[in-house]
Amino acid sequence: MTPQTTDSSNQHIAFIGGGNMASAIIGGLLKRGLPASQIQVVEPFAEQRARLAQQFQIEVSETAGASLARATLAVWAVKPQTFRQAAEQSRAHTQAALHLSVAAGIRSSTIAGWLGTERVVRAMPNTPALIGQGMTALFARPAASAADRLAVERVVQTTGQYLWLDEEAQLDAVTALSGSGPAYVFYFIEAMIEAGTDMGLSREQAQQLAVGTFAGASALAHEATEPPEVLRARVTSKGGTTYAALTSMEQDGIKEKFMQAMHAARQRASEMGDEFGAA
Ligand SMILES: NC(=O)c1ccc[n+]([C@@H]2O[C@H](COP(=O)([O-])OP(=O)(O)OC[C@H]3O[C@@H](n4cnc5c(N)ncnc54)[C@H](O)[C@@H]3O)[C@@H](O)[C@H]2O)c1
Ligand code: PRO
Repeated sequence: MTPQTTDSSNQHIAFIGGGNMASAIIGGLLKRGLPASQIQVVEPFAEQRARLAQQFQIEVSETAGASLARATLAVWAVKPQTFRQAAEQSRAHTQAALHLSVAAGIRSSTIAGWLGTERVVRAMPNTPALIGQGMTALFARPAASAADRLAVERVVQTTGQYLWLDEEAQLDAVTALSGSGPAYVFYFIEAMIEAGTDMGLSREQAQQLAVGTFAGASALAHEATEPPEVLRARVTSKGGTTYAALTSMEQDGIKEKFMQAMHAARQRASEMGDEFGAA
């Protein structure tokens, strides 16, 4: 989607939870030029508070308080298992805000119930957001207005690309695909490095080759008009090395196993909605 540029001078953003995801988004917002004075964070852990204050020069508090009432947007960046408790601590102060949750699994109806407002949008980002190359999927409850959606877009576009979903259940699939996806990529990179060193390359050489191959192949898949299976066929000479590797993977059912793993991730997202979102 094309980034929108609209006025953000009245925007005040409160982050509830100041860990990995909040830091990625805050970094993007500051880079885009949002003044640090328009951002505040509630973060109970002293070490993390010190890190945030030092890195971003933003206001960080240990507990939720009346200063949260300034927030036009509250970004919920706590773990699914602590969301409910955090909501209880903050809800009295954030009634006027639009709410954006990045928590996996916790459904928007649950969030609306905990926060006492229907103006809720859910997002599923991923960690490449840290370098402005994130992928985020968004779902808005019907009560979120067009202006609310735009306010959310202004925030997530600073971390990379985004798309809107029509059905909330699709967020669990997104969590399994792009939310958890960076971990799958790192896992394959790890395997390629290990195999490369087994075969006599240095770790540095194997890492450079593996990471460069992922980056190059991803860029090619992005730019090419052909689908990935055509690009794969172009690498696979008949009776050659790639054919040997792919045949070995097919025989071991790697693709099916990998797809099964993604289904497990989606299932877990749904279970977390039940487990941590129970009334
Ligand atoms: N890390 C990822 O790859 C990723 C991707 C997509 C979505 N998410 C979602 O983002 C959310 C945050 O994940 P993260 O990786 O940033 O976790 P994190 O542990 O780095 O950050 C969570 C922060 O919340 C703080 N916290 C705990 N209790 C709190 C409370 N009561 N009030 C305010 N803050 C509190 C913690 O101290 C911690 O710093 C999760 O719900 C996760 O599902 C994470
Ligand atoms: N990290 C979170 C988890 O593993 C959600 C997607 C990526 O649950």
